[in-house]
Amino acid sequence: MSTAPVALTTQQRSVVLVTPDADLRQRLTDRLCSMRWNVFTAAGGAEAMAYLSNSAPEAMIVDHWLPDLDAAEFKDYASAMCPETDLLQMDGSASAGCVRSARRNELLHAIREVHDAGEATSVPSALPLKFDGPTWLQAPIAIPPLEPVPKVADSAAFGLPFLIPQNDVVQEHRNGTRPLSGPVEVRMNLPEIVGDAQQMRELARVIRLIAPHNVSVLIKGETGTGKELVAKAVHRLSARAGKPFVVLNCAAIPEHLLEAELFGHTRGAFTGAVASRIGRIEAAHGGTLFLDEIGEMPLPLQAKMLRFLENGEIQKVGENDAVRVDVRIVAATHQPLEQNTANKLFRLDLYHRLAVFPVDVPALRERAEDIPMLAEHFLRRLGEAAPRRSMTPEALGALMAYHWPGNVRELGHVLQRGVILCGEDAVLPEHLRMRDPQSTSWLSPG
Ligand SMILES: Nc1ncnc2c1ncn2[C@@H]1O[C@H](COP(=O)(O)OP(=O)(O)OP(=O)(O)O)[C@@H](O)[C@H]1O
Repeated sequence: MSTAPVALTTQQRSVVLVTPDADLRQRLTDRLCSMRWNVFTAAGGAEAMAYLSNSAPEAMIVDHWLPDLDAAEFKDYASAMCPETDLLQMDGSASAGCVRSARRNELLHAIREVHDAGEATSVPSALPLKFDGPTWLQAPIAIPPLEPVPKVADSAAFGLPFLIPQNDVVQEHRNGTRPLSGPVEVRMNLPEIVGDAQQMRELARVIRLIAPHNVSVLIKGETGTGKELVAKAVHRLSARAGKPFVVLNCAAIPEHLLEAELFGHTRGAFTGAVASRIGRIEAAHGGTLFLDEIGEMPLPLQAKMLRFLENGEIQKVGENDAVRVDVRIVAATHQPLEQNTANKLFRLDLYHRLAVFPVDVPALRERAEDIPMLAEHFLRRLGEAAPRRSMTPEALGALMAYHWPGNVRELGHVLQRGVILCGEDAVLPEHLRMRDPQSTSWLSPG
């Protein structure tokens, strides 16, 4: 499966404001709105990237420090994603090589006014307003008073060796330019991943943080928990969003064909290879390859995969020359891969290479509080094709009481059956048929 690049039209009078400083964000937003700008605010780079994957603003104002991404790296991503967007730094200077919005002066006025209004209470800054326009902009920008820097929530819960700038970066701000103030409000939910349980909010936060980094991700979780949705979200929130998202389920392809499927093959490379074909890795060039059920990959192929991850080169089956490809690997497994490495079923070196960022997706029974929201989501979706059905509290109670071995996928199927069985009524407990995984019979709470 691949995603065609999307050409976005630049939205006039829309500006994205990216700063972790809640107070500055609010003041600048108020000013820009009063000047008839549509303002989208983001507390960090990942949140802004999510917005940019669907919209191209006329301009963007970016702080010189972001809590989740290196600001310079973020600006590179942003200009690659939205080449028609005028990129301004918070000090009023423009990023090198960016287009110039016809209304850049309006934005600079707003920055300056907010600066002036905040000056009385602020600490003078060494940060100059570099701008090749009117001289009134050649003053230092307002600096909010120094406040304790909010600590980004502990990532150790997810076992992630995050590259989150913390104390050392804070120190740099204390010594140098503008300090942080106000809470870091990174919006948590992702539209495609339904769930508001604490684990899901944490999952969404982790996805936003890791997506922009060009590293491999290993998604772990039981079947039907939404691992593919997570992989898609990582892709969508990355700078690769406009490039292909290719899926390969390692368990779905016979072992002897998997290598050719991954790396491609030349004509006549093996019986049945009537024409040369590119593999999924090459098809994902520039984008992301999602390797589902990576635990099923045979050991000899694991060695080849490792080589690709190390040197970025692939060799088609039957071909001597290697070609370079630029692909981000996101893998998923429901198996205990770490355990499998101990049993020599999975290569330890490949495991470490893939699990730069391990992400755990919780089972549905561990977050039963999300079941009403998910049920609502599925009933709404099912209602797009047929009249929408409601559900009685008793039916919802039955859903809450079940242990969901097939997780969210199973919930979707149970509701699909329920909607069919209930005819024109509301879904009742007797319409809910859960499958007993230990037998071939159906469980019905009714
Ligand atoms: N949080 C969620 N919100 C909405 N839909 C979800 C969620 N989690 C899973 N789903 C839906 O459940 C189904 C299964 O999800 P998905 O294929 O991503 O699971 P998976 O973990 O990759 O499963 P498997 O391990 O069997 O491949 C899909 O239809 C998906 O849209």
